[in-house]
Amino acid sequence: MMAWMNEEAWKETLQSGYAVYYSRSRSQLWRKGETSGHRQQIEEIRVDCDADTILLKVHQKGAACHEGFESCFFRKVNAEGTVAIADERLVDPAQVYGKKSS
Ligand SMILES: N=c1c2ncn([C@@H]3O[C@H](COP(=O)(O)OP(=O)(O)OP(=O)(O)O)[C@@H](O)[C@H]3O)c2ncn1[C@@H]1O[C@H](COP(=O)(O)O)[C@@H](O)[C@H]1O
Repeated sequence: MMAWMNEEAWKETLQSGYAVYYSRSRSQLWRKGETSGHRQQIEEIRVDCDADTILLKVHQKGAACHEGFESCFFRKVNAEGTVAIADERLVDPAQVYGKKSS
């Protein structure tokens, strides 16, 4: 998945050992898994060459994606440019999030 952090999210991630993001659409700190239970325990943190992108390697409980897939990158683009689902859905989002799945 790809998500944003602000300074508060970054500090809490380091302090807690679990992934914490900042949701721009919800304008609030986002402790991943707070609703779903699908928390992300940090295993390793890397930063890119110009230190503006962070890669979290995590132990993922359940599914990272709120659509029920292990990863948010569950669609594949083929050579013709069409898009198809390439992975299996692990969980039913309605069961995990109720009506609030987006
Ligand atoms: N759980 C997710 C979730 N998991 C992965 N993602 C991906 O993370 C991206 C960023 O999420 P947001 O929309 O909150 O973040 P944003 O800062 O507004 O960024 P953009 O939407 O502009 O990308 C989304 O585009 C999704 O691809 C999720 N986006 C939203 N949720 C919602 O987050 C809530 C809490 O979920 P849990 O943390 O799993 O309990 C629930 O209401 C979920 O529906």
